[in-house]
Amino acid sequence: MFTNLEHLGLAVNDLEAATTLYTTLLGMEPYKRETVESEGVDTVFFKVGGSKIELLGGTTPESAITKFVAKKGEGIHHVAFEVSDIRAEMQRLREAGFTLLNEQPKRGADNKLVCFVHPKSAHGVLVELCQEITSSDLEVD
Ligand SMILES: CC[C@@H](C(=O)O)C(=O)SCCNC(=O)CCNC(=O)[C@H](O)C(C)(C)COP(=O)(O)OP(=O)(O)OC[C@H]1O[C@@H](n2cnc3c(N)ncnc32)[C@H](O)[C@@H]1OP(=O)(O)O
Ligand SMILES: [Co+2]
Repeated sequence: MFTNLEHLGLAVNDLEAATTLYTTLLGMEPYKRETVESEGVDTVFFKVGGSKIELLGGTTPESAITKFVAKKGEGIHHVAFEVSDIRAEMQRLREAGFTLLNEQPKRGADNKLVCFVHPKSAHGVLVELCQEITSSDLEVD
């Protein structure tokens, strides 16, 4: 089940400048910064009500964020939903014909397992599914 709009991922060119600006815009400090090497990103998180803003800066030329900013410019990169059972939702979406970008859930930022749905199968929007990591997920890559 989809339970919440977990975060909006914003791709930015200069993460420090964007963090300063969003701190002013939202009137709050970020609650977390995290590097996710497997995705080639640095992240900065703000909590807004029951949801979050995830600022993303690319750290490698191969990073999805580096490529996105070079091709499309800065802006909304993905929409992330909290789900109660990520494996069940991945199976449901596969059966419904969506193209998933990972076969198994993988580790994202902020203690989540994540999976991405290709923007070509979601009307041009990159969709991320997120589920909180629990002790039973510790063996996941
Ligand atoms: C921090 C961890 C995690 C979290 O916990 O929250 C994250 O959020 S990590 C975020 C970064 N990681 C990812 O985005 C992983 C999933 N993305 C991908 O696998 C790729 O980016 C992609 C979506 C498969 C695209 O890669 P690729 O095919 O190599 O790039 P192209 O530039 O050739 O794009 C092909 C096609 O798709 C369009 N596109 C690309 N990105 C997006 C996007 N974010 N939203 C909408 N459309 C997108 C791109 O414009 C191309 O379209 P055409 O030109 O029409 O072919
Ligand atoms: Co994200």
